[in-house]
Amino acid sequence: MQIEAKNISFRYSDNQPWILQDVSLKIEEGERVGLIGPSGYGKSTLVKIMSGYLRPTKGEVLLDGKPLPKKGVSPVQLIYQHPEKAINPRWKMKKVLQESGMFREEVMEALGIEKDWLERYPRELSGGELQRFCVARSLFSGTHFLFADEMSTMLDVITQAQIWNLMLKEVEERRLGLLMVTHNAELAKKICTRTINLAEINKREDI
Ligand SMILES: Nc1ncnc2c1ncn2[C@@H]1O[C@H](COP(=O)(O)OP(=O)(O)OP(=O)(O)O)[C@@H](O)[C@H]1O
Repeated sequence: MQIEAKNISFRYSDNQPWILQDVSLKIEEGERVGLIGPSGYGKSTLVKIMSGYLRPTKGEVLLDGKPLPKKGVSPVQLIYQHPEKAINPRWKMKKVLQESGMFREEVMEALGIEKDWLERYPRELSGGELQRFCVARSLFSGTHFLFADEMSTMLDVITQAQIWNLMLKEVEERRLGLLMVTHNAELAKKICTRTINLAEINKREDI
């Protein structure tokens, strides 16, 4: 499979400035791509567009040449900095995982998800604990692309390593495509097969 952002331009509303202009990129399954670039250049905006959370103002996102599916759990999964915004606050964690069909014992264990957390609501968990659920959920069987938007910046180093180890094992074994937004050049070098600098592909005039 391949995901393609084709001539994407975006602004948050008509009277706001363009964030992205004519941005194009392609990622193949099995690739691990780092998306870098200065703060405010639109990295988060681009991954939200490419995973279907935001609609581009111009251009399109294509999965094997077709628009992203509108129904069902998406083959393109986004994990971002704010796990509390990504999870339904009215559902217990068990239901959150069941909804995605993601209930693999070995994933729970590798992520250090404790059994009694499953009976809790999101507000009863810490940011790091919640993020583990977001990661678990993103690894459901229909996932082909994983987008990680600074997903580990809020976590302590041990939890970061635990999460990345599991993610990379899954990415490798299942040949998923990975796109990671990061400011951490070391981490990108360790993980990625190539990097894309948004400052080079965003044709915004003020850049
Ligand atoms: N909901 C929003 N409404 C209006 N402007 C927004 C919104 N979200 C982000 N922006 C603006 O869009 C621009 C790009 O933001 P974005 O978060 O995509 O950048 P980024 O490259 O990911 O930045 P960082 O590295 O700091 O996380 C910024 O100028 C930001 O202020």
